Amino acid sequence: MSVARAGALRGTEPSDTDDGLRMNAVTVRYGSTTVLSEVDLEVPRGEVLAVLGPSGCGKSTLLRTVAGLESLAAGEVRFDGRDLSGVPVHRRGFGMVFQDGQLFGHRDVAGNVEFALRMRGVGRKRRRAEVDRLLDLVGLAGYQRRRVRQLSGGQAQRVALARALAAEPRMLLLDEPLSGLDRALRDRLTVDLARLLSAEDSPTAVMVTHDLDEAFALADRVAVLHEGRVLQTDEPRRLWRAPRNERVARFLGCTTFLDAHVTDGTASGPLGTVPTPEQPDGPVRLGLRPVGVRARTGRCPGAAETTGRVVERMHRHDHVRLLVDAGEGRVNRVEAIAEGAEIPEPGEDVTLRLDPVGVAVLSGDPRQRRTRTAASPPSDRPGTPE
Ligand SMILES: Nc1ncnc2c1ncn2[C@@H]1O[C@H](COP(=O)(O)OP(=O)(O)OP(=O)(O)O)[C@@H](O)[C@H]1O
Repeated sequence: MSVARAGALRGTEPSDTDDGLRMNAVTVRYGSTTVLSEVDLEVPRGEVLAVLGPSGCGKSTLLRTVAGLESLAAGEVRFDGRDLSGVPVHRRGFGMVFQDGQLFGHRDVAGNVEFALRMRGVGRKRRRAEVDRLLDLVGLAGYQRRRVRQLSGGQAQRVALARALAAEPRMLLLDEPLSGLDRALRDRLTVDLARLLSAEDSPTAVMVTHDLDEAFALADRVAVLHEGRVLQTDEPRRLWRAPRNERVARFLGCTTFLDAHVTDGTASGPLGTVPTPEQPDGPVRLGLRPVGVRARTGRCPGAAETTGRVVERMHRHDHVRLLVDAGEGRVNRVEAIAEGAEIPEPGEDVTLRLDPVGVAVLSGDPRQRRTRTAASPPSDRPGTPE
């Protein structure tokens, strides 16, 4: 769903200028609890950074810290080279869109957007034209006189966005701007928002979300946050294909991990081979998403493929997910997607093949690629499919 960005490719690498946002070793505590720990982030001007992480990892705190709503225990937040400590929220020039939109209930749609224009001292005539332009931009042309209580969740989010843009912010801070909306509406708004954020003159933006689709569709770069620490910041495609370690990979959907060996751009392991053209020869650790393992009914006589036996089967809306016992000494149980006309039953034999589309190559320091935690199932032994 990703929308191609206008103009030059923005932000595959952080810039070395002082333009935009920089967080240097930012630590934030609530009482004795450290919620953000030495966070380093850089968002060059015009770039969209998505901060992705599970519930409670500190995403909203990070955004509130940039906004000036939390105080720092250590570190610094800078914008365009200026240290923001001591700069109050309303003087930072940042626009915020939070989960519930926070519109003024007593004003109509135009009144909500106009408020920000009035704060900027925009004259009456121009205000009206600006309201029309902004509502058009967020797909709400003609909604000027609608009471905000009569809006759907998605419409209210759009008004909140139009109001934030009306302030001509130096930076947009978006906290799960599309959460609480149903999937179809969310998908539509994601596309709209991606267009808006990728426009030539769009503001620098930081968006926090726990939704992979949202992050990957909207962001130039994605930072993965875990327990208040940034585990990896990368351009979406690279993050997807080369997560630094198992923890990042798990968050990005990998459920099985295995060792393989690369020779001439092909990794060979216990579940077969997969092309890894960018990988030098040598040992490698692979992370497999269910979509990276395809299972077909029956054993192919004479074929050199891997076989296994279906343990569990689960119908999802657009595919059938299997838990397959690939045999002792290989990877034990692996999550796979059924392919072919026949859907294998539990107890049936299947042939497995790796699909590069769902295979990640762990890219970090080899000693740190394995990151077992008490909460995560041990490597090579995925849990039951969700
Ligand atoms: N005002 C507060 N006082 C004490 N602890 C807080 C406060 N606000 C948040 N926390 C705690 O800080 C941690 C991070 O919270 P935060 O809201 O930043 O997480 P999050 O990643 O945005 O979560 P979610 O995705 O569920 O919104 C959580 O453990 C939370 O309970």
